[in-house]
Amino acid sequence: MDPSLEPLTRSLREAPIVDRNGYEYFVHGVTDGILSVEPDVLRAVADAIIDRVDLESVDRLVVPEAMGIHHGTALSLATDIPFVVVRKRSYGFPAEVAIHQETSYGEDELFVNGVDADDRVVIVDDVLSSGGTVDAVCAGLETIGAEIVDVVTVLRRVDVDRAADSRDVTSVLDVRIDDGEVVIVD
Ligand SMILES: O=P(O)(O)OC[C@H]1O[C@H](OP(=O)(O)OP(=O)(O)O)[C@H](O)[C@@H]1O
Ligand SMILES: Nc1ncnc2[nH]cnc12
Repeated sequence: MDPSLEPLTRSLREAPIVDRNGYEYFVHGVTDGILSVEPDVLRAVADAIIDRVDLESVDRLVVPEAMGIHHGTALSLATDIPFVVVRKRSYGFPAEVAIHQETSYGEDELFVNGVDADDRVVIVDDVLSSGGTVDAVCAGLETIGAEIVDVVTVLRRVDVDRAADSRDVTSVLDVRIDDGEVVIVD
């Protein structure tokens, strides 16, 4: 394990777990913006993404609102690659693409703006759970005609079922919840 990820792994093991409609949901700065977002963790996450993903000739990072935003920001500052946020509100622009997001515990409408056909993009989000969010964003980007170079999430849950055709991702850490605690999977 990369020693710079130690503050992330330590704090994940201490993360409180809450119940969201029967779904075990951990609460951590990287995934929720609370209880605190630590600068050393944000930097280590951005560095780990740079190690794992080929960002050469990527035009744009695409980050779903809300919890992709701080990781997209840190990565953008470290790489000078601009980013766009997939918003939960419509702006009514002619080229806007609406997508329907279903997560493990809820659903929403998302709206893609600011991505052009043939843009080479990397999607950045905090966590992969059911894969519903990533799959919806990929579908929206395919409608636009963008090239999805990679999809990266800080955490990938290995204890949640995903559809057989769900897009796999590059992750910084794989995790599961066991006996009320987050466990890091090597
Ligand atoms: O793999 P999935 O089951 O789709 O779950 C992952 C998504 O769930 C969370 O977003 P959510 O829309 O709940 O809210 P937030 O980012 O606004 O907190 C998270 O930020 C991911 O985008
Ligand atoms: N904060 C979180 N904890 C656990 N599972 C999640 N899925 C999406 N967000 C999550």
